[in-house]
Amino acid sequence: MSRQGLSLTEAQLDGLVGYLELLQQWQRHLNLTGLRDLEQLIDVLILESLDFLQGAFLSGAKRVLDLGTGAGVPGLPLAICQPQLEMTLLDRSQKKMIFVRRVISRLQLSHCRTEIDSAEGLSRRLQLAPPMPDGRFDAVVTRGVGTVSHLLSLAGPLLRPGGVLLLRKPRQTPELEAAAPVLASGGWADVQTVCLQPMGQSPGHAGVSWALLAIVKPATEPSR
Ligand SMILES: C[S@@+](CC[C@H](N)C(=O)[O-])C[C@H]1O[C@@H](n2cnc3c(N)ncnc32)[C@H](O)[C@@H]1O
Repeated sequence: MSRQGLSLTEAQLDGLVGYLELLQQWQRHLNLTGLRDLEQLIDVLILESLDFLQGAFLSGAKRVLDLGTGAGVPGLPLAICQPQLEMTLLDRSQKKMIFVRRVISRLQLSHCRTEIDSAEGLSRRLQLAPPMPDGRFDAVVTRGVGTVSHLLSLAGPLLRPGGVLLLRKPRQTPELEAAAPVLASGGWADVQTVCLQPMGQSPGHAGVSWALLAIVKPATEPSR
């Protein structure tokens, strides 16, 4: 774990190992990931998830949403290593969420909850029957789900004012330029970029430099 400068407790390391073991067991029944090699599983599912801690954007966050979590990435490794976070794992795939629920139950991650729904569906539910207090999130983390523009439109209604959207993207992604009109019209703050250490193991990603993008939602918004 020296790559991220993180120091993890034995219990947290056990949790990460337990997650990978469950993933390998369930992989036989559900096609959860295309990755087979243990080294790749560690690099892509664990270390790339922990990249979301770079820049300390989550340090002030409590309620975090993993949008399109799939097999639990990045939300489960983050929740295992940062148990102070209240992590909600969202995916519209029931099959994947059955696995995520099993991990939560087996690893006793009582600070995690799940939503089998689309991001759009969860937004609608929060708007129609807003819980008291505000049920929106301090941070949305997401990986492998869509373009920056698309993610701004999905995450915007789910974030509280001043909340942050965190994305892991190639450093020179053209998606940022394409998202400029959405960023400007939504009054989003400038994109902060943290360059990530090269991984070298991700299949198809050789030679690509990656960055964590942090985009803060405006602190004020039109009345809902
Ligand atoms: C390529 S997978 C990535 C999964 C995981 N985040 C990862 O990095 O391995 C994309 C996932 O996002 C989910 N997804 C895509 N659009 C979504 C939406 N609008 N609402 C909820 N889930 C969505 C899909 O069901 C799928 O499981």
